[in-house]
Amino acid sequence: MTIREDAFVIIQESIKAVLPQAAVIKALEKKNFSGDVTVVAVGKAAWTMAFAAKEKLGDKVLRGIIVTKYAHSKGPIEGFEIIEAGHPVPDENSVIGAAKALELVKNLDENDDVIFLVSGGGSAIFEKPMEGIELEDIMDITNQLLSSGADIVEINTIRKHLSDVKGGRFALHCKANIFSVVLSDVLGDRLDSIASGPAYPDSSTSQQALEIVEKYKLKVNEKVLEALKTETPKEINNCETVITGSVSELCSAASSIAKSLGYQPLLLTSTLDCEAKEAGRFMASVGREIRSGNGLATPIAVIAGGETVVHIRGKGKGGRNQELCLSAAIGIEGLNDTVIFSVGSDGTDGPTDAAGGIVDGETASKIRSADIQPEVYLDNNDSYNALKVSGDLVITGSTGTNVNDLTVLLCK
Ligand SMILES: O=C(O)[C@H](O)CO
Repeated sequence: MTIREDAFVIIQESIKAVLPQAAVIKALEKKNFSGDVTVVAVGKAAWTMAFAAKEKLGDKVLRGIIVTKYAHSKGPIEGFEIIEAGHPVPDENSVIGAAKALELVKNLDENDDVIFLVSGGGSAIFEKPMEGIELEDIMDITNQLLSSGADIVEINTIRKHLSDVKGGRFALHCKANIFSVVLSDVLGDRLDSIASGPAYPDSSTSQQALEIVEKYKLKVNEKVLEALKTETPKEINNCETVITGSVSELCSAASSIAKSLGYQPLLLTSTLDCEAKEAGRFMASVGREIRSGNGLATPIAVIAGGETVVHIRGKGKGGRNQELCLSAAIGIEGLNDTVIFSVGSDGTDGPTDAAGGIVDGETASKIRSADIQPEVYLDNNDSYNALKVSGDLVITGSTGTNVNDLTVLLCK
């Protein structure tokens, strides 16, 4: 197999290893639901998680709702209503989805059980603005945050203070017992940040929210400022939470698959969270060291998992994984038998149809031969269009899971 073929096997098989079905079923097996249950599934992996719950509990599922991203539903599931909504910026459907979920649980009491299936993406997909706040306010501040370089904990601190279903508030609307099964796409598995913790006590404070506004010079109106000053719930008594999967599992899967393909796996980190293009430069520099013969012995797979950030300065199209790859392509230009890929496990990287990219020693020169300077495209945050020219986008479609990103350097 070629080194690129190896890379694609690692991508496919690692993502397969973190599909949430088996983990959801295992989590539900540990619970004994005496009566019927209501299922609310929210996030990019909502459909897959709901499907697993239905498979496990069958007719015990009285009713359910799935609120997921556009094009993330894989078809009807008996008893479930499915709403697809905006991501990474919420839209009208995010509000409709949350309203329907609240309607579903409204009349339940402490004798009832709700299974709440939570995955990343939920912050945008599932929304009920706080009283006095308009959806447009949330859309505007989300856009500002997404291009500011703020990390997900900071972004969600703001989101939680403006929403009536985030930061534990969904649980406050529901009087039933909530069993929450959470697929983590947040480094360190911070439960109050994953999908903005709709059913988890919030550890962020108004003070922090105001500091984030200051730090990133966000433009906010009076009403938003007022809402940010209101504290989120710090105690939730009707919810039990379990985590089913995270980026660590994605990295371990990548390690074992790389090993089975003959590479010595080296797991560098599962908490990569720096600027995407710096991560790309770093991975490229490791590749150059290995190729110089002074570094680690080959074949080797250097693995990093996490979620990088991008300070958007340009007007191009891309995502953090593609930006990492374009930067890496410049760094490994001319090297043989060296490949770097970076993909989002959910199959979407930024507002593009790509999961990420895969680059090698020829990528940068292929881009240059189309009269495009990769450095200029990188500065314009236009990694999508540069990698499209070299044929180095990775397109998987929605994968059914969401546990952050996988970056791997392969040297054969
Ligand atoms: O939805 C979100 O907030 C992010 O994906 C993190 O979970």
